[in-house]
Amino acid sequence: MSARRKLIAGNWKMNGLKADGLALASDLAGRLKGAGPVAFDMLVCPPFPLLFPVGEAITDSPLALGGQDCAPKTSGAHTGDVAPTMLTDAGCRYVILGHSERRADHGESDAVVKAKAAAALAEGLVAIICVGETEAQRDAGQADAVVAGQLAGSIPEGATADNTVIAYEPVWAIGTGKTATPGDVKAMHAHIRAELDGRIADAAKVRILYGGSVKPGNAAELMAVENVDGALVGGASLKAEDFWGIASACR
Ligand SMILES: O=C[C@H](O)COP(=O)(O)O
Repeated sequence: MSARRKLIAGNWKMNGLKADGLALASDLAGRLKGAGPVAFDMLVCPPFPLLFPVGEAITDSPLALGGQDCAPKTSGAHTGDVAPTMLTDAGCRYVILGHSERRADHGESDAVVKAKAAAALAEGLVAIICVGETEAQRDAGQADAVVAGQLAGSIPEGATADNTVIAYEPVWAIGTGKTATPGDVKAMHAHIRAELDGRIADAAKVRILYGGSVKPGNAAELMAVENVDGALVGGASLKAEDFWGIASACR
């Protein structure tokens, strides 16, 4: 049994309006309250405009709140950006950084992700730093090197097991219904754990999440894999029943 408590994180991406978000978060908070002691931490990461209402709705719940990105600055003339301080003001404890959709859609480099993570840690947020290879990179046998490079370039100084979580998300498995095999996940998570050694304090205690088409039907198998310390869930986090089903697979 791992000493690392599992984290089940829902990335709502650009989905849902206020009423949807409130209903989903309230449903999950109610389930958590009714379940008593559970074997996982649960997190929801709504779009920015929903952070304040959702945060207020779950104030008295163990359900945690996170942002999907943050700026590497604390304030100023940065139109469209959201500062880490604004996330904590809304009640966030976590922030997802370097998601492959941010890297692809907004050209975020490892250096940008590192700067954002440094700003997040300075604000007391837990940074969930995402890494993962494309299908072409995997087919070319480059997956391990790509992920090692992303880790080396994206983790800021001062990262510890308490303030940093790594999410391994093979790009080809995101929203596609394709999932990495348990064997592939085991190998990559072991590789990530080894790469963290010397790069982050208490590397053995860092939580490494798997993401990519996680569903209630495959969660138990994936969550049982060595060095898999939870899941970063996209599509299946938008339905309380499915997200709860994934979390319930944690032992
Ligand atoms: O952040 C979540 C991941 O991109 C996974 O998304 P997905 O569960 O829809 O495949």
